[in-house]
Amino acid sequence: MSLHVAPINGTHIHYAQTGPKDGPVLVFSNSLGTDLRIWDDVVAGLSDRFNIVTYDKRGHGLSGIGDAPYDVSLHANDLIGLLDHLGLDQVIICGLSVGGLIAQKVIAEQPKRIRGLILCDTASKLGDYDGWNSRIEAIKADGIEVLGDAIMERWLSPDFRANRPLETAMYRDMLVRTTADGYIGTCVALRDGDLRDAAGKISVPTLCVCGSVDLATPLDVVRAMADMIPNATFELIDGVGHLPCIETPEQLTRLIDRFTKENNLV
Ligand SMILES: O=C(O)CC1=CCC(=O)O1
Repeated sequence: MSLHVAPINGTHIHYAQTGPKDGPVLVFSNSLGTDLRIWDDVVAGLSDRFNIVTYDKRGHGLSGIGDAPYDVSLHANDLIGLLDHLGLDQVIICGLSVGGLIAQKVIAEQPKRIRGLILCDTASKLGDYDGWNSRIEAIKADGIEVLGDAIMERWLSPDFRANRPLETAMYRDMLVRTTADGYIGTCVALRDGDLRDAAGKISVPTLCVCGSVDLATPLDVVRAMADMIPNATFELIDGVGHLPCIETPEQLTRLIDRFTKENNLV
């Protein structure tokens, strides 16, 4: 995959596209503090049949920061702008954590454009106001670095951290190299974002996935979201934390494969 960039809503959005251009479109939207590389192993398992788009939301990876802080609408409008830029009309979105919130906002704004949703380790409202404010204040005072170890405990299972220390260090670097403005900007979007009223209106096939040891969006939170969405199924991935695309990409790939086949999306 080579580097691509698009001018979107006053900043630049870095994206990658792979797979057959006439295949069903599958777009991946990232979690807080990560960039598009977290999807690499999932993309490798699906790119023979899907036209796949990954991107860095503003303030993350190689995308511009723009005017921070953000709200969920702006992140969703960036994704809509990227789809417009690429001329993609009918898409499936797989959103992880805040990426799942963004996906829910996109379908609320443009329901006819979305064929299916995969909502991975996410909710319609993530965390609480005071929790996000504490994180924002800690980063303003001391930088993201001070939270690096604590956030790895939220992202990755104890097994992964014990058995794959080098990769854990690498993902920690991905996190702490995120700009403070971009990271805090998205924390504000998470703090203020609430799509619980919209969940009941989602009418496309939806797969909700959660790692069984996810500390950031625990399984009861993800299951509660699934219960609010009329056409949703819920799948638990055993022994995995907040980022199944990193810990067990083959299992997530299998779930996406089965879901898209069973719902005639591929
Ligand atoms: O950093 C975390 O706590 C995990 C997380 C919450 C929202 C998101 O996108 O990632």
